[in-house]
Amino acid sequence: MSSRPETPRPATPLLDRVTTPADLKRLSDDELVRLAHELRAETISAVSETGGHLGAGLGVVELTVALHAVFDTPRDKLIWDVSHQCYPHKILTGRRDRIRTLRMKDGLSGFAKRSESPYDPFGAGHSSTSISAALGFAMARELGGSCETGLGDAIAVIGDGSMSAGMAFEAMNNAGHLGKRLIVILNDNEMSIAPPTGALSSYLNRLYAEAPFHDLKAAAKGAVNLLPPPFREGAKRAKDVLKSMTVGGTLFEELGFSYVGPIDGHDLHQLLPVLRTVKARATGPILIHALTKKGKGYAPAEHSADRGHARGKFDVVTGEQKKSPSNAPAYTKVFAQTLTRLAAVDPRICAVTAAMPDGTGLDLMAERFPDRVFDVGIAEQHGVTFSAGLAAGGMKPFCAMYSTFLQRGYDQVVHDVAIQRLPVRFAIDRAGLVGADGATHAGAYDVAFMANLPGMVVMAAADEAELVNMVATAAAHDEGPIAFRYPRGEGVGVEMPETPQILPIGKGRMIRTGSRVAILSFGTRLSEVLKACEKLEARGVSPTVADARFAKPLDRDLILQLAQDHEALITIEEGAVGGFGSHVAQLLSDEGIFDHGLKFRSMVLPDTFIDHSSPADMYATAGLNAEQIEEKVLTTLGVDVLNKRA
Ligand SMILES: Cc1ncc(C[n+]2csc(CCOP(=O)(O)OP(=O)(O)O)c2C)c(N)n1
Ligand SMILES: CC(=O)[C@@H](O)[C@H](O)COP(=O)(O)O
Ligand SMILES: [Mg+2]
Repeated sequence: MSSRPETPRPATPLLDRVTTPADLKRLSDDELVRLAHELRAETISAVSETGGHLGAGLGVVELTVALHAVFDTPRDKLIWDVSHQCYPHKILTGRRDRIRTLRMKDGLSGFAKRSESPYDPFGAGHSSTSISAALGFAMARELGGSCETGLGDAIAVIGDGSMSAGMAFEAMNNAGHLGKRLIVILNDNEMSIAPPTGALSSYLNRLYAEAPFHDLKAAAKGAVNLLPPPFREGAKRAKDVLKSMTVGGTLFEELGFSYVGPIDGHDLHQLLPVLRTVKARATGPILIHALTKKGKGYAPAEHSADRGHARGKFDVVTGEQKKSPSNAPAYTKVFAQTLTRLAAVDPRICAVTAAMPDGTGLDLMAERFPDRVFDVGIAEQHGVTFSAGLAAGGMKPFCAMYSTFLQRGYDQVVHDVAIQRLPVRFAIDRAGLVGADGATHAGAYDVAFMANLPGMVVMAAADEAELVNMVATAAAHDEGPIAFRYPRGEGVGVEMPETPQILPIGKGRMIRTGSRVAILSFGTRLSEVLKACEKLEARGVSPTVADARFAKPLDRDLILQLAQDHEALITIEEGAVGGFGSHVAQLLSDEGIFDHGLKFRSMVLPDTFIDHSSPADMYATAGLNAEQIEEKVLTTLGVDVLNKRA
């Protein structure tokens, strides 16, 4: 399944002796230090062969070793926030033999996944959920709950970027109030995917500046009485532990946590005694502030602007990625370039991203208009309402989010944007299946949840030229909220419009005229539909094809005409049931069209979470590729599929 390595795999004599975390308990602290080196080398080697999230995992190698050496997983619940940093954890928890299948079909997930291992007590992919989940485990333990692996300590490891989200604070607020034993490790590498923005990041910097860990020995002198009560006794006895700790962090303390740190998250001789003391003595919620470096120990990652956040397959020696040549511009880039072009002539255009300036392409616009691009941090809920406020204040905000992350801000879309009919422009990137990130990142639901809302305009680009037109259409639409969706990856290579065209709201377009069956496509499945038509023509079936462009408002005239002129109507979209096809079905039902015998089929994503694989394979699993469209047409028309006879 994995490709052949070009660089010899690293020698890992100690790691070879580790099958489960229990094996770490037999190693001395010095051996654990050596093990960490081997684990780092193994992680780099594996990701060089598979691609995936690299920098975050390299930054938590020592933390991973220390946590598994000190705590008793899987009885103690180790919950990784986002869990993009969990590859070293997977290697130590019985999955080393499959680590080179990461993110591939039938291989290991790139994230923590309950169904994959008892050492993954809580799955993730989205950020800032770990403290809530850990608190749930902690309270279940207090209430006498049970699970197969038992219930011990609950430990959340959360990054500085993820800590800025409201959910993390909601959890700390609750944890401080409940006062039960709960361990939170704040893994502070001063990075999100991009450099973190916001006041919390500055606050964490100040904490570090006030008590940098290299001054801890001095700071610790006489600090016993400042330590939170559970630590005082232990610290008096264990001077070495005391030397690696200081106290501060008023924000966390005000929320009811004991605060320990900052400590050097790469120094096992600090991490191990601190964790052992916490394990032995903590009574209530405690936050350990560990300072780490994203990409640690791998120069090409450490020196890159994103500290090696995610990589395709790469050459271990040079860090160079193996990229396939591109045939067409990426949708994200087309969006960003068009928006930047429009922003140059319209000073009211501004844009909001929730910690994804690079992923949404808004870093391009920020280069030219830094004052009109806002990175609000991982805070989708705030990002949506902030956009609503900007719109109410007369600006033209483009709220650019991945479909999957916009889910977080849904109440804000309803309550703050739609009900108030505020003209927020939602640029919904990564719409549809995204491949290796799998189910947590699939953009499956946005059409359903956006098109349900009164007054919301919902568009999907069929290709990159259409996306240009939709960005312009959104910019021109001041009457209320409007959304346009586009997928991850490259366009189809169509000619780009010289001047963006403003599309008439609620009007689709005819692509080709045929007979008997009409296929009404919403979004980028159009290219697969056209491929299917070529094959169908060879079989004597000539479908009509239209691009709906809008799921809301629907092009009633077009749909009713197609229904009237054809024996069968098939809709297709890259979204879950409840989206475009459902709205078309509702219209046809309202108009009594079914009474006249129209054969109607709606091709949507299946009612299941599709595991990580290549996008092409995922679409095949979903039944949405050209061959499957061809088959759907034939079966709908009653053609014998095997013999392909009408
Ligand atoms: C709700 C949500 N929004 C955005 C993302 C995209 N994302 C994944 S990792 C990441 C950065 C996280 O930063 P941090 O928690 O500091 O972890 P680090 O990568 O620095 O270890 C972001 C923005 C996400 N996974 N979930
Ligand atoms: C872990 C996470 O949420 C992001 O890193 C995500 O994997 C980015 O996806 P893209 O590669 O599509 O930007
Ligand atoms: Mg970080």
